Amino acid sequence: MEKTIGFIGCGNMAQAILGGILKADIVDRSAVMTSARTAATRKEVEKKFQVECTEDNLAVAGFSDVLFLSIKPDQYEKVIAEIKDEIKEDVIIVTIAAGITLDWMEARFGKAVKVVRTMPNTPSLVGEGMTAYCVNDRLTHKELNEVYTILGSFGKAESVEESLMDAIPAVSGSSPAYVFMFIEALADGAVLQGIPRKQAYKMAAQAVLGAAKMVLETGTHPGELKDAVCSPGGATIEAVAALEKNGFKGSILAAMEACGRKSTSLGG
Ligand SMILES: NC(=O)C1=CN([C@@H]2O[C@H](COP(=O)(O)OP(=O)(O)OC[C@H]3O[C@@H](n4cnc5c(N)ncnc54)[C@H](OP(=O)(O)O)[C@@H]3O)[C@@H](O)[C@H]2O)C=CC1
Ligand SMILES: O=C(O)[C@@H]1CCC=N1
Repeated sequence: MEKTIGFIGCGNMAQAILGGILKADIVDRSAVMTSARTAATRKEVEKKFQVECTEDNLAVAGFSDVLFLSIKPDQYEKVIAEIKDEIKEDVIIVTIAAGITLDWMEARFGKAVKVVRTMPNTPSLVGEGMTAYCVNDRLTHKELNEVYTILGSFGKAESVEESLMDAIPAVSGSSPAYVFMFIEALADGAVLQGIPRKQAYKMAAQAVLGAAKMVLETGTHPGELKDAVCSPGGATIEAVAALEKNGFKGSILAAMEACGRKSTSLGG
């Protein structure tokens, strides 16, 4: 791809996207520029990814055809005020922040800017991200395709109505955190039963990966896949019963409700 890509803010999420984009090889490293606040992060990014990481947000703004604002929501107002007169005329601004709307972005830039609102997740680093996105009406058909190419280069990309964007962190933006907790818990349980720690993580993570792949590749209802694991009178149904007694599904739904509430409020 011909476009230059910039990241203002290069923490956990930007590094995951950057890693995924570089792995997919859709742009040359010389076509990427990043910025971060501290010297420690700048050094880390340059070492890990061999791309430029500067303290100068204006330099990234002036360089980028596609500009990811990958700072935390509370930095958006300040950073947009800083860069708005330096961005390229046809730049595509990509927000990855929870709660920040397309209209809010355009109002802060104070002019007609092309904005893509996304909610990615950290598995982007290994090319297995899930990014939900919506756009304002200023992008051309060609630009929409370019956006899809970039977002699809580090995982799956799904276009959704903006009204659904605040619900996305709970299901895919934040959910890797709960899945990591689940893997950690599975591994702890394995260690409790005498399995060495290293093998326990491998077995737990592979079971989660395999189960996820079955859902995606067979299209079979997850309940039916669960039923197929539960031999009548067997061991699995004992585990399922114990999980339900402890409110497994209910606790996940409650966690997602809390996540959704907070996501909406982060936009201010
Ligand atoms: N983490 C995740 O899984 C996900 C995060 N997001 C969104 O991604 C965004 C970033 O979150 P996350 O990566 O977790 O946060 P981090 O704290 O890891 O990263 C924030 C980055 O912004 C940099 N930064 C802070 N202030 C400025 C500034 N004024 N100018 C330039 N750079 C600045 C920080 O620099 P330094 O490192 O030097 O302090 C850091 O590199 C948020 O909006 C969040 O909603 C979305 C989906 C998933
Ligand atoms: O915790 C957060 O606010 C961000 C949004 C989704 C994942 N991390």
